[in-house]
Amino acid sequence: MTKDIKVAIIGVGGVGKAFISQLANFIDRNRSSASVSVVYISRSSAALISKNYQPLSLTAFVPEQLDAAGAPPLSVPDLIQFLKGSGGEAILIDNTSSIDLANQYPDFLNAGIHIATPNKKGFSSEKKLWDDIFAAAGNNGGTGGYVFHEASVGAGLPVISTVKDLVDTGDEITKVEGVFSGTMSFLFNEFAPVGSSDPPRAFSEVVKVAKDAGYTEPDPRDDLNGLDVARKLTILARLSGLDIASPTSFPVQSLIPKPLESASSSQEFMDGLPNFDGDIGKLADDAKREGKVVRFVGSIDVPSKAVKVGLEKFDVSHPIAGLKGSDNIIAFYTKRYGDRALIVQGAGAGAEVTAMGVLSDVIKIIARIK
Ligand SMILES: NC(=O)C1=CN([C@@H]2O[C@H](COP(=O)(O)OP(=O)(O)OC[C@H]3O[C@@H](n4cnc5c(N)ncnc54)[C@H](OP(=O)(O)O)[C@@H]3O)[C@@H](O)[C@H]2O)C=CC1
Ligand SMILES: N[C@@H](CC=O)C(=O)O
Ligand code: NA
Repeated sequence: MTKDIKVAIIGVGGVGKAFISQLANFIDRNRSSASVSVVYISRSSAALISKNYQPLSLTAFVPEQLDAAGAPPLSVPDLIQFLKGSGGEAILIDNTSSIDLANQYPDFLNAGIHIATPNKKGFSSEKKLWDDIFAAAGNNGGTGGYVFHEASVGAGLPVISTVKDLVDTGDEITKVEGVFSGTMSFLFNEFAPVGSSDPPRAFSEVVKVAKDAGYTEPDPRDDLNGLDVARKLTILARLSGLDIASPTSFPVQSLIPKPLESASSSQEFMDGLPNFDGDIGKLADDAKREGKVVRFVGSIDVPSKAVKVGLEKFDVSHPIAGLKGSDNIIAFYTKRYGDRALIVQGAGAGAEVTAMGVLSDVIKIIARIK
């Protein structure tokens, strides 16, 4: 029998738009045994709702369609009721970075609604939320909906699935280290490239390029303050067996200049950043004098429970120094793999590669639905 699955999508920014286009293509190619229909799409101020559960058209979707439809977004209880009202299975796609929505994942899961999301907040905030999500979820044999969040670390790269496979098959992760931010990777690869004799570009200029390319968080301060990397390490450390209280419970180096910490908006911060190009330029110059480059990295040492995030210097021959574009490199040291790490590398930010991670989660959910 064909499985009938309704999909609700919240968030139509860079990732949301790319996801809708990839999902439309997936449905057109009829790549599953399920009949998948999108019945709800919303952004912060407006929504498109198919009250009779007929599929919304995804052809040439643009976010402005939501505003033109003129409907306000449903509250979470109303959205849960609407999705349950279809009588079949339902998947919520959270393509926002909202903590308010993430706080309500347990309600969706307890109602039997599955979740696929690139939003890190649900899995990297206070430990209680993590516990509540996985207590409600059906992933470990419970009765709730399934929850998958591959794109919350390394965008579409197989990072979460790799950790789960290692742990589920009985391996022991001892250390995880590398470059976990597409934005930070891009900034330092562009601003302090290995072996370039060109004069370096201004740091603030490269931040703007990263923002325009869709690599940064909605507010780039969330990347530059190290919190985005801290969130990713919190997720990986928890999956590796550590009881991390929150992403601010271990040392995290911020690159936000002190005087800009009080900037009242993202725009005010971006406008003020060029005044501090010299400070970060000096860090790169100092490293260059030692024949090294500076890169923003993170590590988890499982036996000592030590997690840290910040700048480090690397020899120009080190694999981390040689990264290009928005590439992440994540090395897993485990009992089975010994001294030679299992390494995952590739683009770690960008709308298309992130949307691919979310769609791959949707496909996993469809496969699990009976
Ligand atoms: N960009 C990337 O490379 C990667 C992103 N991610 C994650 O993907 C998510 C989306 O990122 P991205 O697309 O770049 O972000 P954008 O800022 O481009 O888009 C965010 C979307 O979410 C909507 N939104 C925000 N809050 C709410 C809310 N409370 N209710 C309804 N809608 C809301 C916004 O609405 P509106 O349109 O009205 O503003 C917007 O449509 C984030 O969690 C990010 O961390 C993960 C890996 C990589
Ligand atoms: N802002 C993040 C997006 C992916 O998680 C990054 O730059 O890595
Ligand atoms: Na990933």
